[in-house]
Amino acid sequence: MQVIVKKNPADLAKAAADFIAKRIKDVLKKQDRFTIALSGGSTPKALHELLAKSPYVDQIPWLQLHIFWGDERYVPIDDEQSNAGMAYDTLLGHVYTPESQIHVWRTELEPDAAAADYDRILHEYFGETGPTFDLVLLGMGDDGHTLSLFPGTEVVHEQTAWTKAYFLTQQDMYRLTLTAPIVNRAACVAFLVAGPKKAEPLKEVLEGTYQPDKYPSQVIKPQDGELVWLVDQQAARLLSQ
Ligand SMILES: O=C1O[C@H](COP(=O)(O)O)[C@@H](O)[C@H](O)[C@H]1O
Repeated sequence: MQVIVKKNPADLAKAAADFIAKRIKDVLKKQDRFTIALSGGSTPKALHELLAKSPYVDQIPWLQLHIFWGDERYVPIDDEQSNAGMAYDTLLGHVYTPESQIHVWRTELEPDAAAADYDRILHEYFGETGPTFDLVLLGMGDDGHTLSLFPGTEVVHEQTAWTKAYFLTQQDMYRLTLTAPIVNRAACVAFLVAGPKKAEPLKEVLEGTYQPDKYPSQVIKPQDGELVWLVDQQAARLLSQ
């Protein structure tokens, strides 16, 4: 595992953009497509906006990208809470990845049907052995959640299903998510974490005892892939090194 600390959110977004651009370039030397799962929330917005601009917009071969989401809020895509909607506004609406290569969670379906639809998409795309994303981008909430794996929810421990829909009582909203075993098959998982509210959960996730019910981000442990934490100084301030 690697922890990369940057001075502020702007430097963090730049480091993440450089990391992603290099990763895409290196992987595309060996294969002709790059699969990436995006996250939602507020942290990736600055990263997306950078990727949509020079020099990244010209460096990245957008036609070879195949884009997925690790999780989604059960809202229409034009709702301000939609992870996919945010990605279209900040990135995908400004680059040239074909729509057929962008795989959104279909929140117009019933929650269980939307999860089943995403499971079907993953099976069709990756086959029966399961997804092996080239890169999964994740965030971590102030409460230690990642994806839509929230503290105290059963889905944190899901080992069989690839996707899940469930009602998140504390947000009065359905959530749609990939499960940990699927994300842990990725070649690389990169967390992007910024801000003072993340300091305590980050310390616990990285240096505390294993308590996944309290800090679900702890269940992300790629089997054979790389795990990288890109964090800003405010989030890193309680880390011992
Ligand atoms: O609800 C969500 O939150 C997490 C963390 O978001 P952040 O704004 O605190 O960075 C995000 O990773 C996830 O995709 C999203 O659905």
